[in-house]
Amino acid sequence: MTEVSGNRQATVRIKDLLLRAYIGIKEEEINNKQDVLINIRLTYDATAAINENEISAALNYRTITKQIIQHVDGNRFALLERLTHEVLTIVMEHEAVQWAQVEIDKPHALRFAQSVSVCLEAHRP
Ligand SMILES: Nc1nc2c(c(=O)[nH]1)N=C([C@H](O)[C@H](O)COP(=O)(O)OP(=O)(O)OP(=O)(O)O)CN2
Repeated sequence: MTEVSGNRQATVRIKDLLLRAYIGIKEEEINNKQDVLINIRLTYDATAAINENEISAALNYRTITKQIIQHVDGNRFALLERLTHEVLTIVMEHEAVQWAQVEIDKPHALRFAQSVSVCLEAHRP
């Protein structure tokens, strides 16, 4: 196969991860879980993953997803900003991640809107 030169920085996207969370400041939200929709974009150097074609050489997006599911499931959040920050922190704790963006939607949280979301991003210095 012909070797293609160029950037080996991979963008990984975890799309529409739908979880149930205690999130919000209203009594109804404190007492009941509701849907949150999580979208993540991250970049990492995928040179080793491409060359070795082995999961041990890759940033395992399954691992990240499981950590997020466990964290959201086991905690309570007042503000969407705080939940978004904590999910972003979990992603950035993986040293290989160079840049990440997390957007979390609360569908139907606002009476007259389809959804509301908060988006945060971080990058390595
Ligand atoms: N910056 C933020 N603002 C608000 C957050 C938040 O997380 N960050 N959260 C809420 C509430 O938890 C909820 O999402 C919205 O509730 P509410 O303001 O009551 O929205 P409604 O449209 O249902 O309001 P009504 O007055 O009942 O129409 C609020 N703000």
